[in-house]
Amino acid sequence: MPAQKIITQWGILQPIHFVLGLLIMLTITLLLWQHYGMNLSLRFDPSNFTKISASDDRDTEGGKSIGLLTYTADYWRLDCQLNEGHRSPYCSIDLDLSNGSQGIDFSKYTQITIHYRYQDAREQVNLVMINFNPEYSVENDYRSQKFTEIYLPGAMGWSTHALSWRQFNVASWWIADKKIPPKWADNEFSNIREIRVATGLFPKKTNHQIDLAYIELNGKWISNNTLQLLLLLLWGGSAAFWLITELRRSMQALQRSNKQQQALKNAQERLKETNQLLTERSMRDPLTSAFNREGLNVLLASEPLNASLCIIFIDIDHFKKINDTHGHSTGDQVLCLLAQHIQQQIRPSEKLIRFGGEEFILLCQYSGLAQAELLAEKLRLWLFSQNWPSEITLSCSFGVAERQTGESFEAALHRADLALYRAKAGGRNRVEVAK
Ligand SMILES: Nc1nc2c(ncn2[C@@H]2O[C@H](COP(=O)(O)OP(=O)(O)OP(=O)(O)O)[C@@H](O)[C@H]2O)c(=O)[nH]1
Repeated sequence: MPAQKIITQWGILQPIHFVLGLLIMLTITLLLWQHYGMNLSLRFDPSNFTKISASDDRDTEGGKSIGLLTYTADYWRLDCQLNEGHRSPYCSIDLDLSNGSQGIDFSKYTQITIHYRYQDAREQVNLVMINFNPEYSVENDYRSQKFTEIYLPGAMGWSTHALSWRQFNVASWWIADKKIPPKWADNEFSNIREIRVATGLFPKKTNHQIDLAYIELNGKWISNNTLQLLLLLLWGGSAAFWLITELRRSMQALQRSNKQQQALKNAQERLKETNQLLTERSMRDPLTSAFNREGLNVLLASEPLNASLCIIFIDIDHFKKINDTHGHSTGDQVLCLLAQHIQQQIRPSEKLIRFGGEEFILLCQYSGLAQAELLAEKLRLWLFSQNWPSEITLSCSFGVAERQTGESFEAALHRADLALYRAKAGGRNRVEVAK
């Protein structure tokens, strides 16, 4: 595969893929490391440990047994003569682990291995962990410490036992003697001050010999449970972090999208308004603001065909003379004012259209000419009574027509125009109604 193509394919990977890959690799590495490495060990043998002694049952309860400890480079040897006297005669090898009042925390180790030799297969070796806990132990009272033990078989040759803490039991004599409540009657290895390797219960003979080569503790820096918890936290934490990041990213994207949508909506609104304004302007006469012919067409197009409609044609009398006498701009002013005066007098439903130079049309949705004629008359009087620039006396003539059923607008307009013509011919400043 060409290098370029491989690079392009890597490009589809996102940071989450790399993080996921890293987490998987970290998890596998930790699991393998914990399984094959992370070893924690502590060994007691004649080459590295000297705080060791023999003890026996003398000095307590009339004991007469005699224990003697010697050692070689490879092992410690306990020679023991068990004599009648103590209720349970014994000799032991004692490994003193205390450092001041502090012992060793054995609970971080998962396994204890003992390598020993007992010259008689019928006997048992008693391996005891002695734990100090101020909850039930008192300084200078040796037997107030917790005795947790296991009995191992004697063997003619060397034998090795690898033991877990679950195989140990708290000595029943200790619970009974010290009246220990159940909550303290469980195995405990957090502060071991002494390991004792002793002769077993019910010995069969008098002379015994126990050789102890070593005791070794093994464990892991990180226990299985701790590692599982650690991995759970690592994965859980990463997942939570990823979820929060994704959530925040989605929310930001949503906010951005909302903003863009809002901006688009605003732009659309503005465009619509501009469009409306332009349409409105294109329908209006710039001088008088009345509708123009384009506006008239739009108004008629939106009008139902058979709706009743009256047309009032309005024409200024002798407007040419006003222009000629007072100038074109005064004429413009008059046109403007005229439109304003008419707009003041009509309803919103009545529409004023500048039809040509000084000609205006008023569209009214009346049925019946009488009402339209009334309006035309009212307007005539109103306009005639207004003050005009340059003290002009201004009058208008009106032609009124009602669109008949089936009649076109143009035909009705023509009739209104004829009526207007009659008003002009009849002396101006008057209203004429189309026949
Ligand atoms: N100032 C101005 N004058 C205009 C405008 N449009 C048309 N006119 C003038 O309006 C006048 C119309 O004159 P005529 O058609 O003879 O009508 P009239 O003088 O009003 O006479 P009658 O209608 O018969 O009473 C012309 O002089 C046009 O130049 C405009 O926009 N502004």
